[in-house]
Amino acid sequence: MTALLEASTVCKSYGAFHALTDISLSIADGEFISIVGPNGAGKSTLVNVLTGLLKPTSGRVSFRGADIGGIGPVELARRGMARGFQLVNIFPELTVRETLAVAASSRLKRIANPLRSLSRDREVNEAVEEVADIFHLRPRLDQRARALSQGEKKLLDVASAFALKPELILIDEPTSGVSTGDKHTIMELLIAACRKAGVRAIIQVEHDMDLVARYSDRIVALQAGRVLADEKPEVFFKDPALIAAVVGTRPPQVKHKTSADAASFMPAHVN
Ligand SMILES: Nc1ncnc2c1ncn2[C@@H]1O[C@H](COP(=O)(O)OP(=O)(O)OP(=O)(O)O)[C@@H](O)[C@H]1O
Repeated sequence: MTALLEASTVCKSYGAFHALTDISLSIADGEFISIVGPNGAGKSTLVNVLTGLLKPTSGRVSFRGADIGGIGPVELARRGMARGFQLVNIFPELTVRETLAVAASSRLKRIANPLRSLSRDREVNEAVEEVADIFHLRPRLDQRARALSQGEKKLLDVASAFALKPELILIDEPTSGVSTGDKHTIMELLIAACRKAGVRAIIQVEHDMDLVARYSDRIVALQAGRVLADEKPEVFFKDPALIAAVVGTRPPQVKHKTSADAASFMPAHVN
């Protein structure tokens, strides 16, 4: 499989503190990867390095073969990688339409004053409605972000990253704050939306082992800034010591995705 995103012997230090040491990993076309690890393991730092927000102290991060170390979110989006914007939290008074329009406008290079002539901007409106349809948010287009349910806020956050038309998307705890009953609905909608929108690979940072098990093709576990394991779910969830290192002492009972499920990022069938 072709590598979309690759980290080669990446190290990141904050002063004398080594937050990441010799991280090498590769994300291929069609994969759903989960990054897991206990608090302070280096997940956020790794994600910031993988998305060009932080420059590695040494080593290389490449997207489709080109070095993206420290390039920043705007250039990253131009090259086809996006990350949840958290716009919903930043601008709760914007409507769903305005939130999506900010993202679509930035892709369509209307960054200078993205809200000025949105109602007249056919291209932006079409992009907004296309993304709203994919995420089942059309009935909410004229509601303020703050009025949405927690699940809808999560969808809107990811939808705003979609408005950038990425090939690879990075999502941070996509269902945090969502009820247990709704989390799989949100995940399955999100994955279906990814497929529909042409996203080639998904990386999620996730603490919830049920979600990690159910949707991942591969799990990258970090511990103290190093890769502790990079395994398929069927291997990862058979290793109680590994699970304990990631989540604590009692391995959870979870149903995991297997190689017999879809070849690409598809939810495992739940019986
Ligand atoms: N800007 C910074 N300056 C100094 N140390 C930092 C900085 N950012 C993170 N660290 C340290 O680097 C280590 C890894 O932090 P990071 O936030 O990447 O871990 P994490 O796995 O995402 O943790 P959590 O699950 O709690 O969010 C921690 O020890 C943290 O204190």
